[in-house]
Amino acid sequence: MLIIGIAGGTGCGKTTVVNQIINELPTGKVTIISQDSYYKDTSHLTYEERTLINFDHPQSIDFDLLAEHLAILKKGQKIAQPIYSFVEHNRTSETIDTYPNKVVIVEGILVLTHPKIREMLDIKIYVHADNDERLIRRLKRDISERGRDMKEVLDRYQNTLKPMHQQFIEPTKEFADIIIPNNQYNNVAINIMKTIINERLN
Ligand SMILES: Nc1ncnc2c1ncn2[C@@H]1O[C@H](COP(=O)(O)OP(=O)(O)O)[C@@H](O)[C@H]1O
Ligand SMILES: Nc1ccn([C@@H]2O[C@H](COP(=O)(O)O)[C@@H](O)[C@H]2O)c(=O)n1
Repeated sequence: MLIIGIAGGTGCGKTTVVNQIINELPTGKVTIISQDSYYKDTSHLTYEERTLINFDHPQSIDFDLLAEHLAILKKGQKIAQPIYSFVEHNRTSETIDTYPNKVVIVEGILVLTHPKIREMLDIKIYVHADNDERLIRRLKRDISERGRDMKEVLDRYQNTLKPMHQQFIEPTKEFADIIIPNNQYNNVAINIMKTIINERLN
């Protein structure tokens, strides 16, 4: 099993890169794990309390469960991947059965911050886009897809996104085997990734 980790700041294009990599493959050929699925269960908090969580700090992620799930997939068994709601700021009560494959991709802002997860990754990728570009993308995406308004995104950017990016995310670039520049769509990098993955699948 080849486990590829894809990190990078919010809005850099991780999800888009993953979709570009797998879009020509038959469905289910590559296992996709999103770090967002592993936000800690915060059902004991009210909605108001959940809005105050720092979602860009490594402590917001249940890395133990993520590591356990990767280990189970490595053993060839399926996992029940949690499903996260950005609108509720919480895990839903649903999970999705996720099956092992020859290639597994784990993507998320913080996946390279955790030593145990890094150890489990065969290829570590960091997707880079400039801060202003990421903020513009995040604003547009969170308003259209995640039920946010401009004030929410900008307040969160100033209070947590920017400082957490500088403290925890950007420094993980040094752990990356490959850095993908993604201010523009980077078809060359996508094709290189596709070649690596196809070699494993064939
Ligand atoms: N290279 C790119 N150029 C322009 N827009 C992009 C690019 N990559 C992604 N986007 C857009 O930016 C937004 C955030 O991308 P996404 O893949 O969700 O980022 P991430 O998963 O890193 O937070 C999406 O609306 C996506 O369509
Ligand atoms: N309830 C939540 C949980 C997380 N976020 C933000 O999501 C970002 C990570 O996801 P990307 O797809 O952008 O990589 C992270 O920056 C969190 O601030 C949120 O807004 N609400």
